[in-house]
Amino acid sequence: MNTGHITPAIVVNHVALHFVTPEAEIGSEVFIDHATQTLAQLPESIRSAIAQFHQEPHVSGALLIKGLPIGQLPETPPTPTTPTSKDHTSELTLLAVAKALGEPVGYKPELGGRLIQNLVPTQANQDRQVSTSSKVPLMFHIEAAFHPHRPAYLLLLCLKGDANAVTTLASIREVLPHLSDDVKKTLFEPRFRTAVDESYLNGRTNVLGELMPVLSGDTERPTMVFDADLMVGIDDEAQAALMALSRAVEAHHTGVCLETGDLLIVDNAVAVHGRSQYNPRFDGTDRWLQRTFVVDNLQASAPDREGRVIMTVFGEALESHSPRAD
Ligand SMILES: O=C(O)CCC(=O)C(=O)O
Ligand SMILES: [Fe+2]
Repeated sequence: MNTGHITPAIVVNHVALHFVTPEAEIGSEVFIDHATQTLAQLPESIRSAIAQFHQEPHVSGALLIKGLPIGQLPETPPTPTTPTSKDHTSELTLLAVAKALGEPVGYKPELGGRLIQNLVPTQANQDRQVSTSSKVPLMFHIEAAFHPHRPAYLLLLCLKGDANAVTTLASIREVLPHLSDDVKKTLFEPRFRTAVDESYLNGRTNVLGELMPVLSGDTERPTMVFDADLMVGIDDEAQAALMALSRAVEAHHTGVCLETGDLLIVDNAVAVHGRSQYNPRFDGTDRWLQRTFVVDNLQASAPDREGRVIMTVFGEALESHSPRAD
């Protein structure tokens, strides 16, 4: 999609790759070790593009790798957890690239902590702000803004595309020069709070998280934590700065219509992402992505982690001893 804005760096794989998939379970260390070795089968041009992005993210905050192996595909499942008969080529592809960037992890509330998550449109979630929606645009967000162990990278591998579904992206590198000095100054101050994504609450009550800045680090090349749906400024000035950022993101975003074999890597500290609305058919031919999250290292989340699954609980339990009217 040509919006005149900075688009992701793109590399194309032209080599026919045939991965041997291990018998091991997808999240197991045996499978992950196998994925690490599989990386060596990718052409040098692809491996060096990933290594370069890892060292210094592209100004867009995203790298698009085209032409990766995804294996044989059955019908798109009706929900992310419906078992499918697919082979494990795409999982190997995703985890191979994930291991080149850091450590793949799952989050317990996100489909039970699965390392690889199917993203498919569901009938139940058509209108909601969740990855399984379709009839509404998914607002700009970084992944898990409220989470102390939020991912460093988000990887989206397209198994089946939809010509109308555009993954939207906006980089703080492109947006920053369009913000006034006052807005920038405010965004660097801890005057913002982020609510918890619904999918993490499991019946508990939402609470706003700790005070945090939206922008951090180098004033010319900051990192960003932003969620257009879940974040609020704690005073009028902070709220106005957040709105100014939101407008700048809208005005300077680009989009990628993911196609079969495309792997989009998003640096979660540089770019926000979202998705356009589209019309699924719910007939087995719908859009199907697989997603994995990558953290820089496993040490930081150790107290909250079981294996590769980050367990942090959010929200407040509902009062169990509320007075009864009897
Ligand atoms: O469906 C997409 O293109 C993006 C979905 C999304 O925001 C996500 O998976 O985190
Ligand atoms: Fe997302």
